[in-house]
Amino acid sequence: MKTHSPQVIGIAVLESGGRFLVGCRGSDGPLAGYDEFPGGKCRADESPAACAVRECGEETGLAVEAVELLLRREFAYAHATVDLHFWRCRPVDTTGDAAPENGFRWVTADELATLHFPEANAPLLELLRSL
Ligand SMILES: Nc1nc2c([nH]c(=O)n2[C@H]2C[C@H](O)[C@@H](COP(=O)(O)OP(=O)(O)OP(=O)(O)O)O2)c(=O)[nH]1
Repeated sequence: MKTHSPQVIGIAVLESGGRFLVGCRGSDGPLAGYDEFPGGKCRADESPAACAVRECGEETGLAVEAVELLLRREFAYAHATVDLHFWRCRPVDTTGDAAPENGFRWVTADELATLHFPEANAPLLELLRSL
């Protein structure tokens, strides 16, 4: 039987002034309509931290730097098995002037708990609640 390696995913958990950057997945593709942190598939020879930084820039227009790995989790969805690397990131621009693009928005920790994230995010959300 042919086995597939999990897709390695870099995700940016961007916190600034007690708020987190969140978007909504498009209406086509896997997990359509779910809330999400910016992120995506790692390119060949790209570290998950570098991927999180790149995807955040591409998706939201915000330049960030990776600070620490909050959580790594492998999870089997129907569409793919993913090896998720959730990286805590911070904005490079600390003036707070940069506005996110593509529908990404800043939400409070309380609002975060009410959103509809992919199932694999549950332990990450638990962790963020305890910080
Ligand atoms: N971006 C993101 N993806 C997540 C989160 N939680 C979670 O399980 N995922 C999963 C959904 C997908 O299976 C995978 C991300 O892959 P993707 O297909 O969105 O990545 P991509 O942007 O590189 O995709 P594409 O260019 O090929 O469309 O990780 C999350 O909080 N943010």
